[in-house]
Amino acid sequence: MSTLTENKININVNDTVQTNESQEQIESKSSVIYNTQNLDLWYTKTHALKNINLEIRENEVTAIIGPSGCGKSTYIKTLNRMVELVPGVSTTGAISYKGKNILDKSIKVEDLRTQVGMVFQKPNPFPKSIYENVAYGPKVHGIKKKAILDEIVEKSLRGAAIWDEVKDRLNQNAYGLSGGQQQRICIARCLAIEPDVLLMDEPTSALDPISTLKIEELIKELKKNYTIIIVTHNMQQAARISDRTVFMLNGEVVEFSETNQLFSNPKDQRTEDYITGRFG
Ligand SMILES: Nc1ncnc2c1ncn2[C@@H]1O[C@H](COP(=O)(O)OP(=O)(O)OP(=O)(O)O)[C@@H](O)[C@H]1O
Repeated sequence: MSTLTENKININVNDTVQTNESQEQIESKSSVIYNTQNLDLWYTKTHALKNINLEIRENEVTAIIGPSGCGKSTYIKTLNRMVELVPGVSTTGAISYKGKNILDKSIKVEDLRTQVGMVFQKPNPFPKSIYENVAYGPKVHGIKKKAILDEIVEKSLRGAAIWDEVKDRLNQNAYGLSGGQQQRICIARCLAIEPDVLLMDEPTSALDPISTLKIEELIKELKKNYTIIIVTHNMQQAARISDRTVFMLNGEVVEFSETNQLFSNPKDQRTEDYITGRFG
């Protein structure tokens, strides 16, 4: 196995999450929130996910990396059942979330999505004011009192590290903000419904480096209170912000390890080839 210093893509393992705790200490502290077992998914005839088995832990950042078309977005969209919106999708296997199989049709998708928020590649605020964007979810859930909504809006905007930038213009249209600010408004919109999990599908790929850095800092802060699963094409980003990394290829999980381990000492030759830029 070659060393990473020779490689085209130079991942600085010093960028990975540093901790003084041993792996066993970390594992004993955080419990499994999602347990995916023998998951297969087809888009009509395209076999997009193949026998996925993954345990995702609470209050960690889990990054999903892999080349285009390997199934990253499909997998993350199974975790809030958004993938079902595509006609012709079928699945086998199970995804247990807090002990319940969410693929079971008796699970109400609306309930699941109040616990599992999602942020997309392209910031997608509503064409409404900053305030209304964040208050929207709580209003749908029946909160009407202005004082309570005000409190939720402030708390969510603070949580998304954008309060100071927008507090004096809450009634302005969110479209008037920069892309990076819009993405943080979308994160605030998720936080307003008090989820446990944030799914992020390439949340910084449309952003400039400074906005990307702000979102990465935010993710590190948010993991104190949320479980975060992030799809990223940017391996340096996975190395910087995640605790564990999943490497996918052709619909399969090739390797799932602690991030430091995956980037410094990959177990599978295909992982090494990918992280060293030999393909993808
Ligand atoms: N709506 C869809 N209908 C049919 N096939 C789809 C659909 N979405 C994805 N696929 C197929 O499923 C496979 C996995 O796609 P997916 O978008 O999950 O990959 P990805 O790793 O997220 O790719 P990228 O990095 O390019 O976003 C691909 O073969 C893709 O063509």
